[in-house]
Amino acid sequence: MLSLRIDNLAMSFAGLNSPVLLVDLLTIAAGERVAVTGGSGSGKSTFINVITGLECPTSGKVFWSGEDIARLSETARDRWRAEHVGLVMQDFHLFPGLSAVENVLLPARLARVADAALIARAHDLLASVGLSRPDQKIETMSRGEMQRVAIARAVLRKPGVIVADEPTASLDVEAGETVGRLLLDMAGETGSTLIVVSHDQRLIDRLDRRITLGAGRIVADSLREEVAA
Ligand SMILES: Nc1ncnc2c1ncn2[C@@H]1O[C@H](COP(=O)(O)OP(=O)(O)OP(=O)(O)O)[C@@H](O)[C@H]1O
Repeated sequence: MLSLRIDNLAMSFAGLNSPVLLVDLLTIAAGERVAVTGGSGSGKSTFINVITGLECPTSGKVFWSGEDIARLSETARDRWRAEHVGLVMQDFHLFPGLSAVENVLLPARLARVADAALIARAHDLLASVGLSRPDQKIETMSRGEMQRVAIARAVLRKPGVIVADEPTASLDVEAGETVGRLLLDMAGETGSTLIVVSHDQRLIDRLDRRITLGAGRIVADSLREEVAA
């Protein structure tokens, strides 16, 4: 379980007058379940990219349980992410031609950590997300089933944090409901901190805290409102 602390963070791009993300201070406790919302262009994807180390901020610090990932080299950040972050994206990022279980195991195989115990866990996880055919080719699965495979893959190595970017956006209501419930169940099972970018009110309502971005700034934080109340 990992905690997050962001200090004096700015993300700028050449040709733009002001940073697309500017966060003076943000803390997320280990095990907290947080929704990140905001309009189009408010900085949600940039926020996800920076906290997962997919992008390096222009300035500032991103501490995960005390370790500033912004100071790591790109290779070290990639290694850190593979070990500590379970990513669930809107468009799944699964590999056609591979089966469900091969997709779940692929990152672990690339990291050379897929031992017998992890292979057994991959099968158990697919069963627990309600998929009974681990050898089914990914391209033959429904979108809801694909997202369930992506969740199993994200939690395989019991990551300190699960980060999901619009995980229910391309699903119908019923599949979205299932995926939302599974994300919460799995985060509970692995004891992971959970950060979910979403517009899905049903999913947002199930989380502990809501952070709203506007023009790259935090414009509302339900935790601060509670503290202020
Ligand atoms: N590489 C880049 N170069 C220049 N501008 C960028 C770059 N990446 C993002 N931006 C700008 O930063 C702002 C925030 O983008 P971001 O993708 O984080 O928003 P978002 O909230 O995820 O939007 P959406 O919900 O539409 O996906 C936008 O104005 C975008 O144009």
